Amino acid sequence: MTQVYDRVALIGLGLIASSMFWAMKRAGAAGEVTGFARSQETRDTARRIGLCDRVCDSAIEAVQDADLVVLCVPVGAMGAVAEEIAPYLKSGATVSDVGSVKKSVIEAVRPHLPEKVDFVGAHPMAGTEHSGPESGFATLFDNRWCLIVPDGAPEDATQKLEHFWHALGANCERMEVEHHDLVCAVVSHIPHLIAYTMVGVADDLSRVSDQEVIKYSAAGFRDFTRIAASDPTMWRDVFMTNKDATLEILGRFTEELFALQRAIRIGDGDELFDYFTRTRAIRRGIIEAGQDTEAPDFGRVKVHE
Ligand SMILES: NC(=O)c1ccc[n+]([C@@H]2O[C@H](COP(=O)([O-])OP(=O)(O)OC[C@H]3O[C@@H](n4cnc5c(N)ncnc54)[C@H](O)[C@@H]3O)[C@@H](O)[C@H]2O)c1
Ligand SMILES: O=C(O)C(=O)C[C@]1(C(=O)O)C=C[C@@H](O)C=C1
Repeated sequence: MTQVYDRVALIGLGLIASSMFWAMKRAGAAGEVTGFARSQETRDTARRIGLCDRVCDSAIEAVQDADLVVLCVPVGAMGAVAEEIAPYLKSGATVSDVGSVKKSVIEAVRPHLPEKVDFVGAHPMAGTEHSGPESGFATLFDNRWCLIVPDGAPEDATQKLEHFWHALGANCERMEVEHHDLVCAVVSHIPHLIAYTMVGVADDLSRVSDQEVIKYSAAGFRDFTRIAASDPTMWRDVFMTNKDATLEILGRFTEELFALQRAIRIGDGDELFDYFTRTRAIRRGIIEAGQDTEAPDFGRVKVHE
């Protein structure tokens, strides 16, 4: 048992918060865990399934005396939650988050926090297409990366948060804010947009019926539909708040797509073969690095000229 914080407060009780709670219980990482969710229905569900030691009826009540407060709401809601809880935070507390985007969260949260409260951003690179309090499980973060974005936060608060995520099963890697948002645009945000688009195309195509799509979809398309079933609020907020990086990567993606489209049109099989050979090497590299269920090595991800 590794108790890292005496009291932890989780704000927003969905997939990530519930997984954190079960992982905290497994590791004994926190003394008491309080929780708050906006809707009465979610709070009732949390109470029924024993999610959190104490489910509170307000965020203000949940954060009182907490040593660590983790914002587990969609990225577009982080600023308003921070503003609401700020006056009630314990002096010396750490506020963190699990948002998929960092620059906008830091800009939205930090201005509200009192001087004696540190903000250390975190982003577990683990999830599923499910959401809500009943979707979490203790092993979600095992051997997955948790990206830590201190952005000037004190070293002791940062190390303590890393220790906490280690106890929850994750491996930590520190990252600069803007690099984080670019890397996530490459490995997570644009892949989701592509999946949403492909499933939308299949849905729109009147010459192929929905029944046929469901009946004949094999592994590739099934993976797209899994990803495209992810929470619409969460993903709307990701694209609304990581505009620059996602537009940059989307621009690169459409350039490459047009090049492949041209190769198909002019019958340039060599171009396609070479391209597919290069991309296969990336997949093999991930497997050789023992990371077939994890994200690629973030240090190596960069946008080529
Ligand atoms: N789902 C993933 O794969 C994944 C992975 C890593 C990080 N994240 C990030 O984690 C955060 C939470 O995602 P999730 O998958 O747990 O979502 P979720 O939809 O399962 O849960 C979000 C919870 O926040 C609550 N909520 C929404 N607005 C709120 C508000 N203003 N005040 C209080 N509660 C509010 C919702 O009712 C819900 O209970 C998001 O910022 C997301 O970007 C998600
Ligand atoms: O595994 C999945 O279903 C996920 O979408 C998880 C995933 C990802 O893209 O890898 C989604 C969003 C996050 O911010 C981090 C992880």
